[in-house]
Order: sequence, then C-alpha cells, then structure tokens
Amino acid sequence: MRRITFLVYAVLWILLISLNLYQQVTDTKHYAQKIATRQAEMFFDHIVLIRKWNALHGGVYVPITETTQPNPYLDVPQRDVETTDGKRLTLINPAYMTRQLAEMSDDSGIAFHVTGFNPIRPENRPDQWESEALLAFQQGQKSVSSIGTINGQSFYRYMAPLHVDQSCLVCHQRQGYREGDIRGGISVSIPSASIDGFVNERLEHLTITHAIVAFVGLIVLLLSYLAQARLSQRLDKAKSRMQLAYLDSLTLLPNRRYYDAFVKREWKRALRHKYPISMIMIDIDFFKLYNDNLGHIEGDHCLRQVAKTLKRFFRRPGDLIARYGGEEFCVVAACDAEQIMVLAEILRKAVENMRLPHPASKISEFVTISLGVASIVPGDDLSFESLLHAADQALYDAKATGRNRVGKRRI
Ligand SMILES: Nc1nc2c(ncn2[C@@H]2O[C@H](COP(=O)(O)OP(=O)(O)OP(=O)(O)O)[C@@H](O)[C@H]2O)c(=O)[nH]1
Repeated sequence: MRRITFLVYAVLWILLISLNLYQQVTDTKHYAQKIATRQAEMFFDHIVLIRKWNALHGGVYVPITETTQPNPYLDVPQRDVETTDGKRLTLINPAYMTRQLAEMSDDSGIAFHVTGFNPIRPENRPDQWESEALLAFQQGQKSVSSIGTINGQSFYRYMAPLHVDQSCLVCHQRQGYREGDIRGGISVSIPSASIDGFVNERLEHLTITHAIVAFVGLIVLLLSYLAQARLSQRLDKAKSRMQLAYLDSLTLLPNRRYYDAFVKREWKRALRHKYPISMIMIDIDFFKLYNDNLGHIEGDHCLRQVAKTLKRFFRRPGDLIARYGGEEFCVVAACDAEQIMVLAEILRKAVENMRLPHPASKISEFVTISLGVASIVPGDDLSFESLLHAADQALYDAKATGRNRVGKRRI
C-alpha cells in the first residue's frame, strides 16, 4: 500500500465513521421525539377517558372548598346542592375537572391545556402554536406534534382535537356546536429537559464508541500499511538481487547465467513435444574499431542501443534474447528454420535502420550486425551444443562473406 493510498483509506474510514455517527445521532433525536409524542398521546387518551367518565355521569358533585368554588361558567339548574346533613356540594363538569387536573399536573412537569377557537373561559384561549394546530385539525389533520418553546423553555408539544358529543352540548350548545364538530383540543407539553438527559447520555455513549472504533480502525490500517511497506521493501531487495543475478547490468538483457538455465529448460520441453528449436548468434560488425574510434563509453552506449532495438521483437514466453558476452547477443526461439531466418533478417534490418553512425566500419556508414542461424528438432542422439556450434559456424560464414548479413547452417 502506498502512502497516498493509506491516507485515502484513512480519510475514507474517518468519513464512514462520521457519517454513521451523524446518522445515529439523527436517529436518536428522532426517536426521542417519537417517544415524547407517544407519551403525550397516552396522557391525552387518559384525560379524554376521565372526561368521558365525568360526562357519563352528567358531572360529579364534590364538596365546595376554598380551592373548589362553584364553576361560574356552568349555567345549569342544581349546579350547587346541599346534602340532608347540610354539606354544600357543587357540580364538576368535564371542563372544570380538566382544569383542576391541569393545575395539579403542573407538579409532574407535564402540562396540558384545554383550548378551542371560542372558549367560554378566557384562560382557555389558544396560544400561537395551539391556534395553528386547531387550524390543522379543521383541515383534517388527526394530531400535531413538534418541539416548541413556552416562556423560553423547550418542550415536546402534542395536540389532538376534542370532538363534540352529547354530553358537551349541555354547556356548549348555546355556542352553536353540533355533535361531531371539532370544539377544540387538548395540548400536552413535556419539558425537553426530562428526555434530553437520556438523549445526551446516549449521544455521549455513541460519540465515545465511534471514537474508539475510528481509532482502532486507524491503528489496524496503520499496522497493515507498515507490514505491507516492510514486505514490499523485502520484495524489492529480493527483486534487485534476482536482477543482479540474472540481468546484464549494461544492456538490461538477460545474462549468460539466465540464458544457460533457459536453454536447458526449453531444450527439454522441445525434446518432450518434438517441436523445433532455433538459435541466432548476433555480433556487431567491426566493434573493436568502433571502440577504438569513438571510445569505450560510446561503445557501451552503442551496445545499449542495439540491445534496446533487438529486445522489441521478443515478447513471447518461449523466446529469449540474451547478452552472450562482449558484443555478442544470442536468440533462442521455439520456431522452425524458415521462421528463424525471417526473424533474423528482421533483426538485421532493424539495427541497420537505427542509422547509428559507425565512422570506422569498412562496410557501412552505420552500425550493422552479422547473424548466424541454425535450427533443430531435438532428438535423444542430439545435444544443444550441436545447435550452438552450428549457429556459431553460420555467424562465421556471415562474417566471412561480407558482414551485415544472415548466415545459415544445417545440422
Ligand atoms: N564498449 C564495450 N566494448 C566491448 C564490450 N565487450 C566487448 N567489447 C569490445 O568488443 C570488441 C570485439 O572485437 P572483435 O571480437 O575483435 O571483433 P570486431 O571488431 O567486432 O570485428 P568483427 O566481429 O570481425 O566484425 C572488443 O574490442 C572488445 O573490447 C563492452 O561491454 N563494452
């Protein structure tokens, strides 16, 4: 893994963890709101249930006390009665009962408020949020919930409508209501602080676990980066040792040692499958004169250029070009006599076409090569040396007959 790859992975990892944390935080806040809404819903249902019970009995009589005075807004006969033993009682209708419950529930932190568009009691007038909720009910919405502020304090707010039933009409018929109408609603407000404590605890927990996971992931990534860096360092060393052992340092062609091992292997394979194996010996013409004329450094450069040109023609795994020694190159190829002749001619032309000046050459202005070609189908009575010897002889022929040509010998 390269350093830049490691950095990209590290950044991706941090991004992934951050994304997950963000998702979890959002989910937690969303669920907190859902739980608060559910709690408010249950609270609302309880109040409605108690109101129904009250309405079912046409209200209930309770003793008149300092805190429970007769309801001035309840205009019904026998609102106040006296028992036979002189105790004074007053009728508590659902609205009055709800108001008393609302005053009592303040202590628990959860507040609720009975309200409507046109309340008999001024205290029941809706606030801004409740007015909007009432409008929403009129447009068919079943309930409204959100986070809101009351006197600067944050609350989870919930509100659902109250529908007019028979018992409501006792007091509200004179306001023009009919059974089934939306008369108003009850809003329930739960202080955010009562739930935020749990939420913050969970968020803290999430942040810590994500930080630990991110840290551990980074350490694992770093360790694997270091391990891989050490491994590739070792591989590089092994590779350069291999290269030193099998590559010629001047031309970067396989060297004589590699050539020997390759030839043994290919000879055996050709023997097994009975296919031909061919060889070309290549020698630069008048190279001594080249060196003498242009200097040894230029001679080295010429060797590298010729090697580079020849190398281009050897891509197949069964073929090899190696530096045989000095200014000699050797080709081994899995092909027959005809094919190798064609290849040898291509190589000769390729070097000639380099048009590398050779001022001391006696046959051309440019560097040229002579080539000796031989081909054989291996048999048990034949050896590789016989192929090598024939190629050598063919090279000798090429030199003797004028250079810059391909010589050929039969075995
Ligand atoms: N610059 C350089 N010269 C080398 C290297 N290896 C061998 N030589 C030279 O190659 C020359 C080979 O010369 P000869 O074998 O006499 O043959 P030639 O001059 O090429 O003549 P012909 O082969 O007959 O065309 C020698 O002068 C070697 O010193 C090398 O690695 N670098």
